[in-house]
Amino acid sequence: MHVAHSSALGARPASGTPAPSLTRRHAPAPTPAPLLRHPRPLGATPSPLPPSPSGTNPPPASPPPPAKQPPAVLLDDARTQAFMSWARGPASIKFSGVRPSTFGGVRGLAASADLAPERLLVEVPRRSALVLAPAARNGAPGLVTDAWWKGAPWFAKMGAMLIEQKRASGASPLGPWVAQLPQDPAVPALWSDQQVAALQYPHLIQLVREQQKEWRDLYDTLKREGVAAGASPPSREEFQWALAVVRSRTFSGPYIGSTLSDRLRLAGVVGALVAANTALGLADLATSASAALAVLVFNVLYELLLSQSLKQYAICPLIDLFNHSGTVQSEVSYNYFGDSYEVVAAREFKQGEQVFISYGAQSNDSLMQFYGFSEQDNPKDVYVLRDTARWLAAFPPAPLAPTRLAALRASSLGGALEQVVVQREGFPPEALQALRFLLAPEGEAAKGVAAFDKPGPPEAEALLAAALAHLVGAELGALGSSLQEDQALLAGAGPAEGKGKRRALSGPEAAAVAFRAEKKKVLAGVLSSLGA
Ligand SMILES: C[S@@+](CC[C@H](N)C(=O)[O-])C[C@H]1O[C@@H](n2cnc3c(N)ncnc32)[C@H](O)[C@@H]1O
Repeated sequence: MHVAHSSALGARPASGTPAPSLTRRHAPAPTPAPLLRHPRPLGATPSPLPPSPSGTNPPPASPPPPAKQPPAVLLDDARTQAFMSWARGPASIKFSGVRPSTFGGVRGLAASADLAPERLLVEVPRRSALVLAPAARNGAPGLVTDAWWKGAPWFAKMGAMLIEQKRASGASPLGPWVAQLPQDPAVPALWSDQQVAALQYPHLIQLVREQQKEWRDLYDTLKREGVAAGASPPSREEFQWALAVVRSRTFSGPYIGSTLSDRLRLAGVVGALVAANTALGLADLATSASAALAVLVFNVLYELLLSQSLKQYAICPLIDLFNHSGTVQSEVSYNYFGDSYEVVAAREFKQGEQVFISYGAQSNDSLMQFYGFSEQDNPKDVYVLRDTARWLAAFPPAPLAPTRLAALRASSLGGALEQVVVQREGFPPEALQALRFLLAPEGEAAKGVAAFDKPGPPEAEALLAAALAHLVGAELGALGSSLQEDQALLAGAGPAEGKGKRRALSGPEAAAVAFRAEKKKVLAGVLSSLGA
């Protein structure tokens, strides 16, 4: 994880996934600065839509109460014990108030006592984390060539570092942490075609296919030309395992080039130069001291500027056992003074309760793609409708003229209906504008797309609302099962197989069904907000 799981930054990278973001603590503060965020795709959490006067976008609903959590079962197997002794001992990880446990079969951290808000829960020295600094030299020289390293995306570099640590086993400084990592990080990129298809949702299926291809290509390039002389190439499965672990546990944030001790060292050197300068009579004390001050101030400002554009990535043992909840604020942060990553309780936790952190505001699309789970009633959830105009071809009151569609495509809103990010609160303004234009009578449409940025007369808005309900309904109808069927499957009451026997859903199947049920809830929410 990150000092907070990274959030999207800048344009979507070639890797198709945004990087997580870290923040650092400049000074002890009553509330910790968020550090690192888990990376997530851009556009996954759009800002709330403004209510539209036409009623197509109603005011946002208040968030649902948090779901009831299963009880904690203490984890005390040999691997966990070895990991915790390593954490306490050689890794110098400080932790109090949390202990590894499982919750309904999912590993996480439970409060071992009642925890007050602001309590420091875990502090991991940077040396005990797997960290990728910007422009870092080859971090896995025993496995990959420098040329491969230079061209690889951040998560592949960290994957190579992880594989190297894994191969070193007992000799790796991170060995006991690596040994207890999940064998099967069940993210969709590692699923079969059938399991991916069970997601039903065309947008995520497409993203997962692209990710699978990207990972295949990365592996092929590594095997073909990136393996260091004398090293044996990783198997495809080993490489994919490493990428999945990295993508589900890394936090990212601004990169701070120097630690406090680096700065103190620099100040010492500059101070010594001032003293030597003065002693040798090269300049008087005041001149030397002001030059020294200028150097130190420049150094600090330069790094602050750099930190805005450079990013670091970190997986922090033990912190990476916190599960995510969209309802808590705790994030991972970097403590500049301690050169460590830490998590502070953002609220009170009762003994035995699962202690969550936030991987950043994420829709179920990114939670499912990168972490393999979805949140029930996630207020950040969206439904990305692809190629929306295709549903309008069969919209009875106003079948779409191909010439109008061509005019839209040639306009400034040409792409507005290709991927429409629909929230429970409704449709984005550009999509509404594009649809108004498509549905307008000939004479009105001649004014051009720009004339449709505001709600039109009541009949036109009623037609728009009917078109929105039609295309949401058509999408829902094409998904392959109903919300009720999905809920029955999750409750174990799905269609019987053979002689009345019901097959239990596998982990990926259950995750896919839970995910698609949430997507249907988003669409159903949009329909009900449209009064349909
Ligand atoms: C950073 S790890 C957290 C620790 C992890 N559960 C473990 O056993 O190592 C992220 C992974 O934890 C799981 N996870 C995190 N939050 C979850 C949640 N709210 N519900 C279900 N699984 C979750 C997912 O498998 C995700 O890929």
